[in-house]
Amino acid sequence: MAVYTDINEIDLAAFLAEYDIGGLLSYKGIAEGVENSNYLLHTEKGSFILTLYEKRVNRGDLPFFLGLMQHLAGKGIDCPLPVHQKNGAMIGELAGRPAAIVTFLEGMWMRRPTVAHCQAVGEALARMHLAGLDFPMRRENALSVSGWRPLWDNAKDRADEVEQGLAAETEADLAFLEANWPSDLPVGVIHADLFPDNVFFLGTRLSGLIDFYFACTDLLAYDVAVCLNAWCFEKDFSFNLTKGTALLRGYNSVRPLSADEAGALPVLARGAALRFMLTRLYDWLTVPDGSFVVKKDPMEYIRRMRFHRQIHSPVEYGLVLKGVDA
Ligand SMILES: Nc1ncnc2c1ncn2[C@@H]1O[C@H](COP(=O)(O)OP(=O)(O)O)[C@@H](O)[C@H]1O
Ligand SMILES: N[C@@H](CCOP(=O)(O)O)C(=O)O
Repeated sequence: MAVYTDINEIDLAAFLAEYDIGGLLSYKGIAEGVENSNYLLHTEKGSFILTLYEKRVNRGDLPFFLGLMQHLAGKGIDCPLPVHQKNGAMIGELAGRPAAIVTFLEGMWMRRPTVAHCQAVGEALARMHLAGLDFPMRRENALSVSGWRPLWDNAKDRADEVEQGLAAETEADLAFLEANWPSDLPVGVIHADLFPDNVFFLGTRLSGLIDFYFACTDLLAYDVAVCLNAWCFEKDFSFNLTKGTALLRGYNSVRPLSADEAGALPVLARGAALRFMLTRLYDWLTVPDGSFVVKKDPMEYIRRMRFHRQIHSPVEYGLVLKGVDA
C-alpha cells in the first residue's frame, strides 16, 4: 500500500485553494505504488492525482521530474501533466511533505502483458526518448553502474540469507559490469522504471506512461534493457522471445537502435537486472516486516541475471537488425 502520509479534508481544501481546479468533491488514497503517497481527487473541474513525496524522493529532483512530464506532455506523449498553482508553482506543501497535482490518466496496467502490449510499450518508449532529446534539464542516474557498489556494500554481508552463494555470484557480476559497462552510446532522458505497473492501457491501446520518479539522463538503450527485463519474462523466469521481438520491433519502428546500442544490449540487460535485484535486496534485508514499504522479491531478478549471463548477441532477445552480427 502506498499511503504513507495521511491527509484530512480541511488541510486538503486549503491546499487546493492555491489551484484553479475547483472545489474538492471527494478524495481517496490509492493503494498501489511503492515510493510516494498518492490520492485520487475529484474536484468541480475533474479528476486529478495528488502525490505527497516521501523520504526516498529528493526534493531537489522534483523540478526535473515535473518539468519532464510537462515537456513530454507538451510534445504529445501520453503522460500526466503537472497542474500549476495560481502563483505558477508546480510544487507545494501538504502535511509536511512536498506535494504536486497532476492530471488523471484513464486506463489500467496489465498484470499479464501480451505480445501486442510489448510492441506498444517499445514504440512508446522510443517516442518518449525522441520527445526528451531537447529537454534542457539533466539528472544523473544515481542507480547506474557507479551507484551499484554502495548499495551492494550495504547488503552483501547478508546476501547469502536470501540464497546460499548469492554474495559470490553478485560480486562477480558486479565486477564484470563495472569493467564492461558501455560509455559511448547515445544519451538522453530515460524513464528508468518502465515496468508494467507504470504503463496504462485502454484495451490494447497504450493510454499513458506514469511514475517518472526514477527518470534521469542516461544511455537510451539502457531503458530498452530495463523494459526487456520487466516485460518479456514469464512467471517461470523464461524469456519470451516473441515478446522480446515485439518490444524491440516496436522500439526500432520509431527510433532504430544503432549497431553499437544493439551490440550492448546483453550487458545492459544484465546490468538492469542487477540494478533491480540490488534495490530489492536492500529493501528485503533492511526494511522491517510490517513496514509500509512494499518489499519486492529479489529472486525474480537474480533469475534474470542468470539468464543474461548466457546471452552473447542481441538476436537472442529477438532483435532483427541489418548489419548486426548474431
Ligand atoms: N496520472 C495518473 N493517472 C491515474 N492514476 C495514477 C496516476 N498517477 C498515479 N496513479 C495511480 O497511482 C498508483 C501509484 O502511482 P506511482 O506513480 O506508480 O507511485 P509510486 O511512485 O509510489 O510507485 C498507480 O498504480 C496508479 O493507480
Ligand atoms: N519497479 C521496481 C520498483 C519501483 O516500483 P514503482 O511502483 O515505483 O514502479 C521493481 O520492480 O523493483
